[in-house]
Amino acid sequence: MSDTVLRVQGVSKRFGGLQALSDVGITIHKGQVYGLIGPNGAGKTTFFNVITGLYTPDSGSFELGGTPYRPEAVHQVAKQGIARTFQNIRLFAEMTALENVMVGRHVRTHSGLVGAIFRTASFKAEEAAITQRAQELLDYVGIGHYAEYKARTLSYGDQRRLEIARALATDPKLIALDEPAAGMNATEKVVLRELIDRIRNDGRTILLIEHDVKLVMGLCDRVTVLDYGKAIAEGTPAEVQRNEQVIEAYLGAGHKATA
Ligand SMILES: Nc1ncnc2c1ncn2[C@@H]1O[C@H](COP(=O)(O)OP(=O)(O)OP(=O)(O)O)[C@@H](O)[C@H]1O
Repeated sequence: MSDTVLRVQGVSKRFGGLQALSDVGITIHKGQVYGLIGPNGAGKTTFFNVITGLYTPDSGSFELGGTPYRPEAVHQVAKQGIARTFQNIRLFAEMTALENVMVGRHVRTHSGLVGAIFRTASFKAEEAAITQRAQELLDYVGIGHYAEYKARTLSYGDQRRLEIARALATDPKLIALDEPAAGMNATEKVVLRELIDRIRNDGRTILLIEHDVKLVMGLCDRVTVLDYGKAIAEGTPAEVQRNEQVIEAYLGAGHKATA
């Protein structure tokens, strides 16, 4: 059986006169941390938005866990198995950390609206299980002691970890992290790196957009480099770091001197 989690081919997306993505494809295998890097405006977020159903692509074919999928609506994509976090954190600010994770878990529940209204026995049992699982996930990302705090009162780093817990709550085949280290200090980045490593070691598959080159190169199994909407390189971190076009477009001459 193939261990391909995500196979995306030929994705193009135009905004008016701007070709934001031209024929971009990636293949991610189970257990990989896959990095998507490139300069500002290269198309990374657009690519994320396409595969998670936020933007409709002009072309492209999509396969998740060996099954074709159409990334037409965010909730459908979540149900099919891709969970994501956002560059600009999107939590329910007035809800507690625990409730935020419970919302993620509801993607996988069955009792539905009727059960919720009549508070059936199966609904109550499901709610108890969801609460327990949400608490476990908060503990897992290291913020279990903030379960009853409102999301908006958590530090930036903890809010990002909460977003990851919420994404994990959907039991995703693939977890897509959009600049998880943005705005983090050096200590928070170390903790984040350990967390992403742990998530991978627990058998999950991760797609990562990240500007912090050290983090990307230290964590990722493979990397695709985008520039002006095109994939200019693909390979292991060591391979792309040596690629002349990547050095020119993204890493810079300083990098070349020290690499
Ligand atoms: N909704 C939109 N409407 C019009 N243009 C857009 C839209 N979203 C993105 N773009 C444009 O598409 C190009 C790619 O943007 P995108 O945000 O995907 O880049 P990025 O690689 O994620 O950049 P950054 O690292 O700054 O987040 C940019 O020129 C951007 O202005």
